[in-house]
Amino acid sequence: MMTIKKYDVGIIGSGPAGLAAAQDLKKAGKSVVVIEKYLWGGTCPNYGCDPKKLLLAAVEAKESVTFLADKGVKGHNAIDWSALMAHKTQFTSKVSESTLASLATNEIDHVFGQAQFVNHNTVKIGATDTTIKATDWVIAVGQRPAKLTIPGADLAIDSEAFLSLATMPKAIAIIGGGYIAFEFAAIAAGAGAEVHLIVHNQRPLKQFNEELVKRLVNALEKRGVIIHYNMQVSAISQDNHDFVVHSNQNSGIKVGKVISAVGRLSNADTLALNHAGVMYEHSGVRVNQYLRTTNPHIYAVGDVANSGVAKLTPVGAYEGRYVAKVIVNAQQSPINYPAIPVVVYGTPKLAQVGVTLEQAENQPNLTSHSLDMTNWFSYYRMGEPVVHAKIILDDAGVIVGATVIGTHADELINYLTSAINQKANYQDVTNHIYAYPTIASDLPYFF
Ligand SMILES: Cc1cc2nc3c(=O)[nH]c(=O)nc-3n(C[C@H](O)[C@H](O)[C@H](O)COP(=O)(O)OP(=O)(O)OC[C@H]3O[C@@H](n4cnc5c(N)ncnc54)[C@H](O)[C@@H]3O)c2cc1C
Ligand SMILES: NC(=O)c1ccc[n+]([C@@H]2O[C@H](COP(=O)([O-])OP(=O)(O)OC[C@H]3O[C@@H](n4cnc5c(N)ncnc54)[C@H](O)[C@@H]3O)[C@@H](O)[C@H]2O)c1
Repeated sequence: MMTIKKYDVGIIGSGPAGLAAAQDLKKAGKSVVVIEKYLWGGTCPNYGCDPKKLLLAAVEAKESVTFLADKGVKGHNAIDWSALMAHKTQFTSKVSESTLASLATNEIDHVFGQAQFVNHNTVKIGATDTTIKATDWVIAVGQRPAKLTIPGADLAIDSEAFLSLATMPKAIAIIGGGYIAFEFAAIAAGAGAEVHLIVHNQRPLKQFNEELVKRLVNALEKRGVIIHYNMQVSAISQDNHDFVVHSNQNSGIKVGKVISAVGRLSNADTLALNHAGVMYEHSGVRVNQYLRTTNPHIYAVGDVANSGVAKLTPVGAYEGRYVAKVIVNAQQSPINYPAIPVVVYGTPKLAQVGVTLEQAENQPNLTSHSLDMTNWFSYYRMGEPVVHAKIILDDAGVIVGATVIGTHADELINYLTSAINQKANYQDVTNHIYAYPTIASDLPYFF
């Protein structure tokens, strides 16, 4: 028998973007249903940001001991990968359950299964007879890993599988030169693997400042990561329990695992959007400045939306909250994004916000200065070998952009992001009392 349910708003996808919209729409008095086909909570807490940073914690703990090895800390330290993985799984295994509990507490309905549009306001759930009608829909279905199109591509594992590896092989190859490739290289090298990072051009992390990327590359090379530039992978083959990466450069790299980290693809093509009059392209669902799709009652948020900004958890949540306001008519202005900080969680971390150095070069009212902070007290005391910042100021002394490398670059970039959003200059920053000595109490020295 066919079940038809009706709601004010239906949300497809239970990641950070969909959940943020759901919570705010419910608070505004709407009846809401969230549909999820896989793990409740989406990519970030189950097989993205959170497990990745959890694994990194052990690598960083090991590193900080190494930094102080001849400065008062004695003893051997090593990573027990299976214990670390158990710690990770203990966290991730509870995410779906706690997400569902939070939906129940907030009286938001949920339906498990793959959603597909059957017409402009109706969605069918997988192979079931459940059909959901809603006045408005929010598409928040995210992205999936892109696949290589070479012979043996299926022998490579994706980011989700890497984050659940039962054992860390002696040697691994990571194909890609972006966020995931660098972050996983740091984790695997820290856990003791010989890492081959295979970059198909000569400019990895191309959205980041080239000089600071070189410092990150040098730091990884010092930890034993082997970076192969301009290497075009032509095939992957299996050799007993090992895999061989074939390319234009050598007779093959033999490793225990090959990880593909060559970008992510929009899930827009999985929703039968043609039945609902919603257009999409390769980079996601087409949206206007209100995140409305080509169907005025259907919105798209988060990674799946072709909104032209970085595809990150806090950006998706921001878009989800914005769309909730648009749907309840509490927002009449186009979406306006604050400064968006981006971080590569490597060893060290590389972070960037606001105007880039490359953009500043063509603007005569902007100046930049470069600060080697290795000997600043905050970092000297921890023995950190690579800490550097580049700060961009306008002619009124207001900070407009920053790039930072260091173990605490992720925290520091948030302070600098606040300064940018507040249009703060030297006086504004020195007018605060910061606990000393801390990363924040260094801020006045950035001007
Ligand atoms: C390895 C990795 C590390 C990352 N690290 C960071 C980081 O450190 N910081 C950061 O900000 N971002 C990071 N990201 C990106 C971040 O995870 C995403 O930007 C974020 O999860 C996007 O949220 P979303 O809600 O748009 O999509 P998602 O979190 O991907 O959620 C979409 C949900 O929709 C579901 N779905 C898809 N199709 C359907 C359907 N037809 N019916 C029902 N449900 C469906 C999916 O199963 C999924 O649960 C990382 C990503 C990866 C892969
Ligand atoms: N710290 C973070 O915030 C974080 C971490 C991980 C992922 N993410 C999100 O997930 C997205 C995906 O991450 P990603 O690292 O997979 O993508 P990415 O877009 O950052 O990098 C993909 C890399 O793969 C390379 N590449 C593309 N095709 C290739 C091919 N055929 N052979 C070899 N190399 C190829 C590209 O040149 C690029 O260097 C990011 O863009 C970001 O939105 C964010």
